[in-house]
Amino acid sequence: MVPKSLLSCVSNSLFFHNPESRFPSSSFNVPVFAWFCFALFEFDHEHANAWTNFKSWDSWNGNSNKPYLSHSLIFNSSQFLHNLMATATSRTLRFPSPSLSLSSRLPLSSAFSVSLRPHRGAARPLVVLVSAGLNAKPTVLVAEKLGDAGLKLLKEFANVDCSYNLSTEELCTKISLCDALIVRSGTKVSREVFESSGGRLKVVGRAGVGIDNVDLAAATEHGCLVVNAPTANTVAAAEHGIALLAAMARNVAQADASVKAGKWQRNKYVGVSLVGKTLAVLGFGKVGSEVARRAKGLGMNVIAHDPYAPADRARAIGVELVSFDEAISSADFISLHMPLTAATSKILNDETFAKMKSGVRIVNVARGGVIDEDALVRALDSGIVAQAALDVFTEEPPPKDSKLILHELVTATPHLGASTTEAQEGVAIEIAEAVVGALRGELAATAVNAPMVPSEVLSELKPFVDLAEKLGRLAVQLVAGGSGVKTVKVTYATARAPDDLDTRLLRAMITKGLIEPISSVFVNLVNADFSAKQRGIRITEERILLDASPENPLEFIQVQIANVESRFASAISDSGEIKVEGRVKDGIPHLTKVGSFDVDVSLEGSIILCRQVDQPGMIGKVGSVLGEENVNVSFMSVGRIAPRKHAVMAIGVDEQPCKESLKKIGDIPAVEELVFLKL
Ligand SMILES: NC(=O)c1ccc[n+]([C@@H]2O[C@H](COP(=O)([O-])OP(=O)(O)OC[C@H]3O[C@@H](n4cnc5c(N)ncnc54)[C@H](O)[C@@H]3O)[C@@H](O)[C@H]2O)c1
Ligand SMILES: O=C(O)[C@H](O)COP(=O)(O)O
Repeated sequence: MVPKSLLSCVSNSLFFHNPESRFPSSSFNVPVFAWFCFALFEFDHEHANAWTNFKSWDSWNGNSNKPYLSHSLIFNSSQFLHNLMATATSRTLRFPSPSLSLSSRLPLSSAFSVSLRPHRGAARPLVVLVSAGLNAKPTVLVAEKLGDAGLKLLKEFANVDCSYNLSTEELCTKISLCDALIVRSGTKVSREVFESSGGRLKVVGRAGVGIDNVDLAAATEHGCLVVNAPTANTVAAAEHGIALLAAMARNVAQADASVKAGKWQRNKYVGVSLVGKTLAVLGFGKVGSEVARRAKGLGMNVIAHDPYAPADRARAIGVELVSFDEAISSADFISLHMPLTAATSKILNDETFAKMKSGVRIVNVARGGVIDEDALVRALDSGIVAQAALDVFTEEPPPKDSKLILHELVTATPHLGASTTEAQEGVAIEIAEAVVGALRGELAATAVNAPMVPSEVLSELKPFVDLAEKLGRLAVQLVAGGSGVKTVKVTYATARAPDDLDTRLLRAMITKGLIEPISSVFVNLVNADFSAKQRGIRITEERILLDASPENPLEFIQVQIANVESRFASAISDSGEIKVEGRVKDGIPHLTKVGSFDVDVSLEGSIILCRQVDQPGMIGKVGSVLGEENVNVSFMSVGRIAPRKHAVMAIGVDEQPCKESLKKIGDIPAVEELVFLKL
């Protein structure tokens, strides 16, 4: 560990964590910074997966008009620091002689982050932030107010930074230091946020239902899991819907304002009754069905439209599911409860208002964007819509001069649907548990952009998940040059029926194994399919149905890569593909086939595969070369076609042999080819 005193001394002297700080350029102490970089470099030089973005450095030229630089860099390797020093040097920053070193190592589990913040018009950065995580705790940024119970849960597991009302720029700067972000509906989690995170952001928690403020495609592309809290605010939203319905029908808000203004207008505020009226619920999900249940209790006739809702659920509470046109044309009241999607955007518009009964009343506690707000103003003015009660708006907060908000027939609340004490505590707990679980690597039940795999399925598949990733890793390392992988076939041999074996997780792990050794991309369940597609890798899956006991989920997994050359010709099967096959034995993944050769080695450590002419003494010869170099052999297995013919020897090694040792093995006369594979 780098002594904390060193870090604090360095940070006290030149690293500032306050984004509001502005320092004269002379306070940027280059030699000390360089020394610190070098010290980090010394400790981290084994780690090669640098994430760099040198575009950011160009901002040093002072072209940015922004008060702070928009970019943060996150890295976890010396390569970055090396580049950083090289770049800085090339930009005439002088570094002292790199003679200083420290005798301990930085904790590599944590990331380092460098943010450059040039002053408006400055020629070079005034403040450089370097923060080194000295403990393994993840950092969670809570960007909107969250209930105390949720914060308490988060704080038991993570460093929690509650920073509200951040500008996009501030969020983008902060995010590179965070492993998780929690928001409500008021924060736009845009592509820029994911890009600025530099890969550190692992989970976005939406403390509520609607995820229309999170760029899901960008999250997925960046391998960032998005989880929400879908249940805890349902009742609150439904109650608010009913509150708005009743308040609108009886002019409560307008009458209240009038009384407070000293007036007594009993004739002006005559309302309409709810009993016996038809309410059309659009979107019969959690909130919609709770609204329907309550409206039935008020004596209303409730119909609903939802293309995906099961009719029996509606029937169970006495609601008839009807078409969209029937719903809107027969309703006295319409209550909106669908998500904002491309299909629902402006679903109420001039055309659909024209189909409604004259004098219809509309409640919206879903999302402002499902109504064309200009069309609603027109419909209110023309009398098609008698009144509207709105909790949500296209733009929040809406412009002060919004015709809709100021309309006397509109009752408005500032997105209060989920805002009850009870709902906020519930949502906070729900999201904190989901985020902590996700940071622990558990599959979240409320994941929005990843397949949900129940925990019992996960624990059953665990050894096969390891096997899948390792087979992917082995297969891609067998490809000559490692690249050019386009066609991959995965075969699962199983006695389970297709609907009893979820292979999405296995496919994702094979993809991870295939991609990670040949790129700097981090692949997980979230971005596996995207990453494969982006690289033009087509993965097809096939099942061999075995007549065996279905107790064991899988007998073996086979990975084949077609249309490539191999670094190890023996890995090519009779049908011309690179082929590796593995099984789980006693809970441990084993490699059981390479090309057409049967082998049997546990997939731990690394492997040397070597093809030889089968003859006595080979194991001893290879073993002694490795022994000379003090490389520990964990196992050996020989698979041969026939005695004294070709054989493939698989040797498991705990350490990586040096090139010379591998060459010595290759020079043994009977050895025809060999390859070293890292797991
Ligand atoms: N105002 C608030 O504070 C507040 C609080 C909670 C929820 N919400 C919003 O309310 C909405 C519903 O939340 P929920 O928890 O009930 O979600 P949900 O997913 O349980 O229900 C949404 C329903 O809409 C249906 N749907 C989808 N497309 C549709 C379409 N084209 N036409 C009709 N129905 C369609 C779905 O099938 C689903 O049944 C969301 O937009 C959510 O963001 C707002
Ligand atoms: O989608 C939701 O859960 C609601 O709109 C609540 O949003 P909020 O968390 O911003 O109150």
